[in-house]
Amino acid sequence: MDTHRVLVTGLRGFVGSTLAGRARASEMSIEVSGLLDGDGKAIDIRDQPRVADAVAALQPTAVIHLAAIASPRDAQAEPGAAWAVNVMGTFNLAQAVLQHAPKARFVFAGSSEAYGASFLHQEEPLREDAPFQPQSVYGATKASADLMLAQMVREGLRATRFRPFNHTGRGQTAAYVASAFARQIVRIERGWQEPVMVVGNLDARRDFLDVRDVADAYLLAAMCSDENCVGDFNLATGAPVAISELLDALVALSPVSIDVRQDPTLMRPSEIPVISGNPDKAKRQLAWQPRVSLNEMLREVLGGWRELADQDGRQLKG
Ligand SMILES: Nc1nc2c(ncn2[C@@H]2O[C@H](COP(=O)(O)OP(=O)(O)O[C@H]3O[C@H](CO)[C@@H](O)[C@H](O)[C@@H]3O)[C@@H](O)[C@H]2O)c(=O)[nH]1
Repeated sequence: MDTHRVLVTGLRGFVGSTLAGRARASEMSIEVSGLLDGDGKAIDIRDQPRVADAVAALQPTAVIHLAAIASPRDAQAEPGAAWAVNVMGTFNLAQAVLQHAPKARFVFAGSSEAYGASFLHQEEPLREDAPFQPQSVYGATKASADLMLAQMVREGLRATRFRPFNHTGRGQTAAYVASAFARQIVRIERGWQEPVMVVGNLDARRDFLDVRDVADAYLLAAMCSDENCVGDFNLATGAPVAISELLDALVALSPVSIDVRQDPTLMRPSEIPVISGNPDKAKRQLAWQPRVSLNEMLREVLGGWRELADQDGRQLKG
């Protein structure tokens, strides 16, 4: 069996660590490595010569590019770093692949946030041909990197540009809604918080995926041997869920009784009401589909926080 040598940037992050686990469990022979120098030290994606050396030395069969300033809030706070990492970092890596491993697949984790204002006044889940109208620094960097890679395909880069929608799972930080809610539920279960959950906007609707389904899409594209995998693909369910439904489903998974209080400071000004993507292209061309149900996904998020609480409550008690 051929071994796939897959270089993964951002390997230690939330999606990267899930992906590494999925690769280990796979029946295929997949060797995953991070972006490291000869001494095993992490390489900064902005350091073009060292990125090129690492790609030349490893000769990967595929590159999965996850490393980024991945939090929209961080990107807003440090736009210079966000442009340097998310756009020029992506360029350094893609250029290194073109020069030193031109046959390798290049899998890019973009974002639904690239579509931005295209979600406004839109009844149907968006398709890939919807215009990029990013509204945030983060969305603009992801849209730009996506366009840049589309151009590099003309130079020979075998790039799959994914646009994942909201995803969650075990190990996600409490910056994101499902994980924030689950953390509070576990705190309440342990008696570390009064039985009142503090929440923001419950009316927004979002398109939620389990991180394992997202990681599997990246691996599938990395292993793909035909040209159907070159292009842009939404990773979404097409079935948006109200944050209130997500909250109810999570609370129903806990034996404790919980009240809910809306905190005005958690409400975001001018928030997009519905964000949803049409996944038909990925289903048709990549034979990908989301497999994990909403309930299974939420069970996993809760399970992750309960495990942390058992091991070491510090992350939950504060
Ligand atoms: N974080 C958070 N969100 C809350 C809360 N209460 C309600 N919400 C609402 O829950 C929704 C989802 O919020 P997030 O999980 O923070 O995700 P996001 O703003 O949609 O952004 C994420 O998804 C994008 C894809 O649509 C990604 O592009 C982006 O990077 C990020 O992962 C938003 O409408 C937010 O207002 C809360 O306590 N915490």
